[in-house]
Amino acid sequence: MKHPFSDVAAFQRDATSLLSRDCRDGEPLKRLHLGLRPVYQVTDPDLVKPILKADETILDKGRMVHKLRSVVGMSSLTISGPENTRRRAAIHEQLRDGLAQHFVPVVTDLYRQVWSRLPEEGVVDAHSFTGPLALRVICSVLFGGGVLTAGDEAALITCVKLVEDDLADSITRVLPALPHRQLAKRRNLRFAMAAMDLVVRRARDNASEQSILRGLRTLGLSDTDLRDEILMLMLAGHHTTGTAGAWILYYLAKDPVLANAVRQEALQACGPDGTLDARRLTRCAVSLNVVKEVLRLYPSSYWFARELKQDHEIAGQPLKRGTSLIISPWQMQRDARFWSDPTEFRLGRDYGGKTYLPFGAGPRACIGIQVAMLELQLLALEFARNMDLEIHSPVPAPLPRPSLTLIPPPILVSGRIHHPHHAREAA
Ligand code: HEM
Repeated sequence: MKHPFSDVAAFQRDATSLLSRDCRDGEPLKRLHLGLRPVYQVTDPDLVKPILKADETILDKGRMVHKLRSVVGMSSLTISGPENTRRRAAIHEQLRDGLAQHFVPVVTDLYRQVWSRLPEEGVVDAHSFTGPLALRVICSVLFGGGVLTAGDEAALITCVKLVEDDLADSITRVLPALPHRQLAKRRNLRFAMAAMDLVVRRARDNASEQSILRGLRTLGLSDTDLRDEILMLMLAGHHTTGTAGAWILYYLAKDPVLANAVRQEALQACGPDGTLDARRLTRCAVSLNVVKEVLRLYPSSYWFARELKQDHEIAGQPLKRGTSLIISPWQMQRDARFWSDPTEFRLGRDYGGKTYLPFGAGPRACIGIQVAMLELQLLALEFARNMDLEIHSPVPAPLPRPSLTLIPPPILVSGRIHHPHHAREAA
């Protein structure tokens, strides 16, 4: 009989190892000892979609997500039922038409500002610029390009940084934090919320036609709910893409043949003015597969959970109300039972199976999937087209460090402008 907390230390130290350990055929649910209430990891892919698509009166987001309410309040990540459906619909409606046409010029412009400075900066850690870049991208998706001033953007970046360390701490915390830690947390939160309030109030009336904020405004939310929704979208939508972006640059830097294939594709996708044409992106299969393979090997949301809202039987096992079920894309997408050479980066895999779920599935799947895929594909295309990247850190790179998302190891790269024409443009 194991101690009910016996896996807590291993989970906090290295959750990916714990989640990958002892997943066997014939054992669809693996018991984890993470507290007084039962926790199981779902290791049978046939159970995943039924669990994620189950009625929310049976299975819903649970305690682990409710911990986030102290930071992101009652936003679409932390609420269920009709209000979640209503908010998701408003965001989807806003993203449905013309996302690519509208955001390709805005996002590629942001990327250009970064890659054109890379040669001067020498050797840099890829994540040190893909992280802030992803925040700027999510800001323009939320508010529309050119709505935030540089000061607004800096304030938002500061508040996101302030809250995310606390978030990482609270999601894995089993025992309450020490009083001085709680005090610091409350102080950071108060400051972050005040700064957010200020920016959101200023930006809400200027939000451009194609921004998520326009969609949210139709919902008639209170100022606080609107602020929480925006903070949540910024949190959900930047670390995830920022960390994946660093891995994309790693593969482009370490493999010139791959970089050249993506470059050729980018050149084919350019319009007469030499910039990427949104309508041609669907033909860019290589860059799309680079993104999919990076998200297989490094799924930013490497685990998520559901909780039983009533006693229920799963895989013939009776489970009590309050039981948590953890699903780990990290484990499923690297499991040798389902993938050949699972740790190899290889294009041309089949991503249609039950074990590929970087964005989750069902009614609570990621809202930002189109934004994320577009943003990451554009990163691959823009950097491959314009830069010759070189890697200066160990290859193969060490494994990422599991925290709120998967933090990449230092990926040191340098870059030279690829084409003389572009060198003139950047100068
Ligand atoms: C590579 C990038 C991303 C990955 C891997 C990712 C992954 C995920 C996953 C796995 C979930 C489902 C969690 C669950 O079922 O409990 C999720 C939910 C969510 N994601 Fe993402 N995400 C990414 C980018 C984004 C972006 C860019 C946005 C915002 C535009 C976003 C907003 C959200 C929101 C709001 C939810 C909660 C949806 C709900 O509970 O109804 N994500 N994401």
